[in-house]
Amino acid sequence: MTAQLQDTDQDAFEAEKALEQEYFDKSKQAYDDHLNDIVSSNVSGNVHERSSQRAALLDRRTLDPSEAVATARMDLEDGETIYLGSVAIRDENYDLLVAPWQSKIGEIFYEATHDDPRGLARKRVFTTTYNRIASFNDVIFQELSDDISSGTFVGEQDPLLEDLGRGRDEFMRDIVRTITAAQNRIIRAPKDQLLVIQGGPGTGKTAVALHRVSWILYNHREELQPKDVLVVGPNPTFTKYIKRVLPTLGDVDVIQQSLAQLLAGDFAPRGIDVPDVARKKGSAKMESIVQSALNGRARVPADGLEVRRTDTALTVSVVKEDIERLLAGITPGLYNRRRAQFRAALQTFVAGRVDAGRRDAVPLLDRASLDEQSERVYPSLSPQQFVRELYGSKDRLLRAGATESEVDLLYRPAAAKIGDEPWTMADLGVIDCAADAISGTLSRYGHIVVDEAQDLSYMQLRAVRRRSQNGSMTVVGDIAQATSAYSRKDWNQVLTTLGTEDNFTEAELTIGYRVPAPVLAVAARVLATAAPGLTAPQAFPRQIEEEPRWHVVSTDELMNSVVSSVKEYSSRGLFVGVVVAERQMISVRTAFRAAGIKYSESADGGLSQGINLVSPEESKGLEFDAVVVVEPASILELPQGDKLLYVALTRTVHHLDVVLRADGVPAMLADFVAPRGTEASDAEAHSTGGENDANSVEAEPREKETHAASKGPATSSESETPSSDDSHHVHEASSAVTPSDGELKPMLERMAQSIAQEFFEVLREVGPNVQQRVVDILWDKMEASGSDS
Ligand SMILES: Nc1ncnc2c1ncn2[C@@H]1O[C@H](COP(=O)(O)OP(=O)(O)OP(=O)(O)O)[C@@H](O)[C@H]1O
Repeated sequence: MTAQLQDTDQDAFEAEKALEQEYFDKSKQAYDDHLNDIVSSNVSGNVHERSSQRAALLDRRTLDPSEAVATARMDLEDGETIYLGSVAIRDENYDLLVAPWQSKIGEIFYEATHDDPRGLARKRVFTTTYNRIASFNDVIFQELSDDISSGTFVGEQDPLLEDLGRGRDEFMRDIVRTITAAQNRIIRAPKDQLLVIQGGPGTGKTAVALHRVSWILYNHREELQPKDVLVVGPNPTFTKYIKRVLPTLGDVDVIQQSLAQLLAGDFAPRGIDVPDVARKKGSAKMESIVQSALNGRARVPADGLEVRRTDTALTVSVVKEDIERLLAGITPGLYNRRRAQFRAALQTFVAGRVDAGRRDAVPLLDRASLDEQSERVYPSLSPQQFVRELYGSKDRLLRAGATESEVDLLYRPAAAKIGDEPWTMADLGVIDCAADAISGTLSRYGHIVVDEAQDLSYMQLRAVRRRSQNGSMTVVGDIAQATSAYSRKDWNQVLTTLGTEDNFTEAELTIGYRVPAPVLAVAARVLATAAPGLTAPQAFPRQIEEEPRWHVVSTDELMNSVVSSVKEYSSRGLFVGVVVAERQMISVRTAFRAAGIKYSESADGGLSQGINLVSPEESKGLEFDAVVVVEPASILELPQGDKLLYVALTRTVHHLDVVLRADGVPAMLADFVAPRGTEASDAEAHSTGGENDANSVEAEPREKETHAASKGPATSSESETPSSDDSHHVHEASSAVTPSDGELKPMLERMAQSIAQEFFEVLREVGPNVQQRVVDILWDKMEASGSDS
């Protein structure tokens, strides 16, 4: 293309962009006017309260202040143009300016393909900052079809590639612009069923489940409030990681909790069960033990009861046989209801024994005494108290149907105070079962999403099911990542525990969007050992695929090597995850402190934008720009260690470093560590502290051009990754790493991004109008100074 033609194209693009911006501004104005009309006088409270009040008034959907009015546009063959966003926007004549992507019409956008454009001539996807259009990308179906027939097709997924190339941070993002057709069908599956989404790491299960919530809330808004929907994740870090997706889709107030928060509320489980105990506590047998212990909880005092009277010093005696007769009359049901029935029956019985002439005898009975005597038979119980007593008595366990060997597993002497009980995650399922059988009072939800469901026990699944109004649930997970004590080979138990026999669907996602192909190849090898027969996802092809880097070092140099990798990635402004087995956490912490590295720990309940220390178990569901896996051999030693290694290796979006001890290279990784054709002589002996160390060998990293179909430019982080061999060397010395020129630009861009992020955080605190004004001023300034970023 000549320079002149390029200029003409650029001018036409700018002119088109300006027209689009006008439309965005007009739509934003219409939205703000509508918002102001509704809420001008009667909204009060803090930022969050105001935001949810506005959402309620706006059909419960609210445009997140940091989002643009539209993410996409579609041009129909008949010339009509439809803009799609998270929230419906109408002008003063009630004409639709922006249709919600969740609507029926929005579906066409995601389903249209070159061989079935579904009446579309063009799809346009916008890249925006607040309500400002930075650029847009078109798919023109006729051109696409012609290119494909003539063999000149170079790709139709540019926005998706662009999104995959972008840096990550501590919050998951929405994928509205680039939902694939397969994902779209799952998002829009009918609400009233049990939908199980199986998929390997990075196939978009969590993203799909969250967009499905948004779709359900929009399409069932008459029936469901956001607070009627519950999203349950495996731990608080994961919940924090995903919590921004729904608000950016326009859905505030959905309840998002970790399983422990949901079941335990205000007390945190501190104890850990060995797998056999966890399995027993999580089993269906445990449910029957709890039920039967509660059914048999009433006690018949051998000396009977004595109820005091108010009119005399005499008492009314109730002998053992009478108590047994009264108990026999109690109808089965909730413990608290049975308890109330017994209290009433006791009162009637005792009143019948008082000679009160024609008067009512009940006032002659001392109420406190009645309560106290009734309590001796049917004590008031909190679920925790009950479980504590149950575990603390071999006799109770046996009477409830536990076998001798089950008693050995379950018996645990009660702590001095109930607050000191070392409750475990498995106990939460037991306590919840007891709570349900004691009082039955639980909040119920119209739709429930359960993420990482492959790790839940029967008892935990039952706890989730109890909170469902009608079984409408989306259950998300990956059998290959099942690493808890309840690891399962298929979804059958989940289906039977959560669902009804015929009202479920199993859907599968098979394309991996997170993990680069060369990394997935390594993970697939681990999976072949961890779960023979299961397959890793197929990697979505990218323009440049980062090869993993292997650092084989002596034991003494292990931590230096970790520090060095972390420093390198962090100095490039990347979001870094260091996955390390508990056993080595202390060494890593110590090494980081000695090297002056600031880091966060997921165990503290959240991630930070910089460097994060995560255990293999807690890394599940998370992702990072760069992941450093510390000593695979120590991860393999853990229960389900091979699957945990599979999880650890699949957390990266771009870069993976694996640091191994030379004498601890697991057989399943040996081929990669010393790639075929790379003999010790051509692998690089690498200095670890200034001196040569024969044990420190770095397998040559490579960047591979794939034949990814794309006509779009490579993203900055990919296209500018240095290509000189030197740039791949790992600096084992713990001194700061100087980035090469090629790395500097993406690094500065990342820094700018993170400053912008902070800035947006501050902006969130002010009203949307001020926000928009600030963005407008900045934008004008940038345009005036000719900046193209
Ligand atoms: N259609 C899409 N467009 C853009 N990005 C996508 C798309 N689908 C998935 N992704 C990205 O892929 C990454 C992985 O998604 P997600 O976390 O939902 O996968 P997952 O299947 O839940 O993974 P895991 O099993 O590891 O929990 C995310 O960064 C997500 O944004």
